Amino acid sequence: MPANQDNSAIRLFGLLTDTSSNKVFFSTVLGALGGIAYAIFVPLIMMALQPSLGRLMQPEFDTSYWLFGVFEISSPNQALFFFMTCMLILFCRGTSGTLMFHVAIDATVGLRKKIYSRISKLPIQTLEEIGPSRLLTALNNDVSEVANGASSIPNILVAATTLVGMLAFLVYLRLEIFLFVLGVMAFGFLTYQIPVRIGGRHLAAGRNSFDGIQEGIRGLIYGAKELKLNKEKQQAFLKNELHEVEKKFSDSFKTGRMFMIFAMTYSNLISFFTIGAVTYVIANYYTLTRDDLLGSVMVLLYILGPITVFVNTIPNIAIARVAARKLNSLLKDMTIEYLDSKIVDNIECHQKIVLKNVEYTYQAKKNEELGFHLGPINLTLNRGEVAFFVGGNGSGKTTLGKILSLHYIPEKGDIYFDAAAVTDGNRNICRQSISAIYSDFYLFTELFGLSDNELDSKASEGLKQLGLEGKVTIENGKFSTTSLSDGQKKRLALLVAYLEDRSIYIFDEWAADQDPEFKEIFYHRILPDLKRLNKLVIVITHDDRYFHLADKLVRMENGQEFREGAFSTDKHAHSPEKSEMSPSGEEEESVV
Ligand SMILES: Nc1ncnc2c1ncn2[C@@H]1O[C@H](COP(=O)(O)OP(=O)(O)OP(=O)(O)O)[C@@H](O)[C@H]1O
Repeated sequence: MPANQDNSAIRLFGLLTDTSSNKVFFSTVLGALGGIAYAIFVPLIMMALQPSLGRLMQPEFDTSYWLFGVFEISSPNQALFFFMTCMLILFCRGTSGTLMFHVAIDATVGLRKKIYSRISKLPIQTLEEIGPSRLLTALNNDVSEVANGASSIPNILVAATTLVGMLAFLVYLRLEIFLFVLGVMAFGFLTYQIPVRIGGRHLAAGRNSFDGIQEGIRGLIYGAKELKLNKEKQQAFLKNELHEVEKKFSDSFKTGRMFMIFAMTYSNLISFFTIGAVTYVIANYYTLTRDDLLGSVMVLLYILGPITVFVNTIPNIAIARVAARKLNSLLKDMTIEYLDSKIVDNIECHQKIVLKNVEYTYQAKKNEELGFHLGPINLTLNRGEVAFFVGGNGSGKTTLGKILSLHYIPEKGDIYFDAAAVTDGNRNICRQSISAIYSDFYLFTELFGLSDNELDSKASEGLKQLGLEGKVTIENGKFSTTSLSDGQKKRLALLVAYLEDRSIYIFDEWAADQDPEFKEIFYHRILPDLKRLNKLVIVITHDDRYFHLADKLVRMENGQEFREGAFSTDKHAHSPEKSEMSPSGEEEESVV
């Protein structure tokens, strides 16, 4: 999808025409044709009832047709025309509705795909700032509201066609009545806007509280264990975070809908008022004949149909406009990462990764006094080296890790892969050299992006060596389960990272929830194995028992690199055992 289309605002009707302009065109034309045919009904019936009105079509006197010799059909030509009109309406409206339904579904899917694509192009820090609640509400709620509202726009066009047809018939009957009706309709339309606008404002307020509800639901699900153990906490949470927001939502929506219903009733009332005024006042004023009066009242009654469609559709469009505004504001916040797809140089980190004067800041949030500033950091990390990032909680280790894994883009300074600076043009390619397991890692149930004939056997071997044999199996690159203990999940994540065979590995407190035996295996076997495979291994850790195993110790304190030390690991390195588990096939040694 081109970038400009990616960034374009969502406009209701544009959403449909962008999805399939042909279908929208045919749907509207067929709908309008159906509307015209619908408008022909009244004149047809009136001609049958009051032949004196038939100034355009010759009335059929004294002709009839016997159907099956049982049913007498009067005015057979007109009856046939009536029947054909019914069939035309059936065809036009059915086809038009089906086409528009298809376009609405395609538009919904297209909009969701657009948001998927935008999410995957978001810088991680923006994704973290926006948060899952806003994104989920947009995908689950706003997208369908927008498509739903947009797809009802053609209904308005169709109703308008019928309305124009009926009004034209009114002109044919009596110009004075037409002018009166037009005047009342204009007044009605203008005054109708007042409740619609007030209602729209309340609906928008209701939609705004919906983000809060999503956030509350997340707390309810993810915090279920904490809430179960504390009744007061659970009740206070339910009251403050869900019930109150739900009340705000329902109050706003009820008020919004009430104004919309009032607007609908008001529009019907205006129509009936018009019929009453024509019958009791205008008829006398213009001394209408009985035929003209009957004809006019019939048209006015019939006009109620398209007017009802019109006013019933307006709330949907009002809701859709609110949702579109929300989506547009979200898309505006979703500044996508600039990645120059033209640059295809395969940049690899052959020797080292260098940080020069790198700085990064988390901006202070609403209720915080200060944000967090990291750097300036100057650091060189080499392939075939195990570097430990150590330091107190909140000192900036993970932040530095995310800068090195190119998830966070530094605001100042440069990162080099060997001699090549990481830029917007090559950042994505550079990322392909890195595998990272952070504390909030996500375990996919399938080995996406890996296609090796021996993938299953390599993975099975890895599962065995990681103590997951009997717990998890793999078939066609799919794990049988990921319902495991936290430590086991991390082992599985390690296996995935290993199979990806990258040059740089970052483990953020990977060993924290491993048992002592596996901690030993991690520090004494896995890390040396990766080192032997000439990987650069960055380990964020608090395990001071193992600090001596690092080739390089990077101590962080309050966002600053405190000290850079070097240790020899030779005397500590564990003698590796032979294994077939090697992702590249170049090395014989296994990491586990
Ligand atoms: N997504 C974020 N938005 C804003 N501030 C953040 C964010 N993540 C971390 N911080 C702030 O940055 C600081 C450094 O966090 P970081 O996670 O890098 O520390 P750490 O050294 O890895 O800590 P720990 O050992 O507890 O994992 C913290 O004080 C925290 O308040």
